[in-house]
Amino acid sequence: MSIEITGVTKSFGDFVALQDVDLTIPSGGLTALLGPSGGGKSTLLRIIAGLESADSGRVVIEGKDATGLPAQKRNVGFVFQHYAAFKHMSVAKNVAFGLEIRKRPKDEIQRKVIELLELVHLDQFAHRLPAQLSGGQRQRMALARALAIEPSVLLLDEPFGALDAKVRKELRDWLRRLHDGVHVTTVFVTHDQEEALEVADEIVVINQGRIEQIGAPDELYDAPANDFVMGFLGDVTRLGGQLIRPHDIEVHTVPVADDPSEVHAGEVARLTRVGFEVRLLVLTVDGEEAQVALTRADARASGVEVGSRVWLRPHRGATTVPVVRAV
Ligand SMILES: Nc1ncnc2c1ncn2[C@@H]1O[C@H](COP(=O)(O)OP(=O)(O)OP(=O)(O)O)[C@@H](O)[C@H]1O
Repeated sequence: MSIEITGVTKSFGDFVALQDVDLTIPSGGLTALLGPSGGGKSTLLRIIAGLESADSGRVVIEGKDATGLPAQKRNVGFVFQHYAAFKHMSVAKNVAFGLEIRKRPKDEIQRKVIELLELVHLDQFAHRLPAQLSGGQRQRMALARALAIEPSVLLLDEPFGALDAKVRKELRDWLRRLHDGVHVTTVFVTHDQEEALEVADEIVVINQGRIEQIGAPDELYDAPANDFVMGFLGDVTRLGGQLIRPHDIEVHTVPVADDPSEVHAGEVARLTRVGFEVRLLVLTVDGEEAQVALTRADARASGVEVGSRVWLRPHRGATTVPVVRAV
């Protein structure tokens, strides 16, 4: 096991940012710390890196107790959202920096830099200055620089957060492929559920300083531990006091003879077409506002329109979770 965190608590003044966190991050995986802003993700990552110290608890990296070690002795690579490159140094020099301060032999540094720039597809930009790169290229340079020291752990704090949606998506795919190639244990912070679902092997959902659930993307999506996790991963709506996903609701235009506790009568208050989807807002007789997502073909076949009487029922096998907290 690569990173073991036990009983980590951290407060800033009287604000508790992390509360008694236990977490084991497996070797060689790509793990996402996912959660809403202010939940404690960055604080946890910084404690793993040694950039912040916990008030109590332990951090073990690759079997070695790192709790009291300074950042530079932990053998971790770190990339932030806004990467501070050395502006006056070429891309190659920036990547070489960590090796030069470690006084590695010149020929080894040169070989390593070429290898890394090839890995991040920046080999033709070796002699440019950071300012002459795009935002996405600069983050790739940051990754090459972090990987140069052969860290046992790579820590990324919203590495693509400042980039536009298209570049973000490209870099996400690219990070996944890079990781499949080098297999360095990687932990990355994101508040973007789609990013976590798409890239990570394992997701740790963090909220208000506590871990809500740990699992593979499919596990979290199909079997959320509670209403918070369900509400954070994908669209949800309420039906019969349960959280359910809008595409997991059946719409009938005649009453369905079924367990009455499962069927909710209502009226279509709004109908919106969004791309291939038709979204309905249904006001139920129980006073709920249920969002339903249908394919365009299903909506057409059912003949629903604004004002239609409808009967809603969860699809067989739909994931539902009781609403405990307001989501
Ligand atoms: N140095 C600090 N001093 C005081 N409060 C801090 C400090 N660092 C973090 N906090 C507080 O601790 C809480 C957790 O912050 P953290 O950055 O870990 O959250 P996060 O989940 O990473 O959120 P975001 O996605 O917004 O960065 C926040 O309420 C933040 O204001």
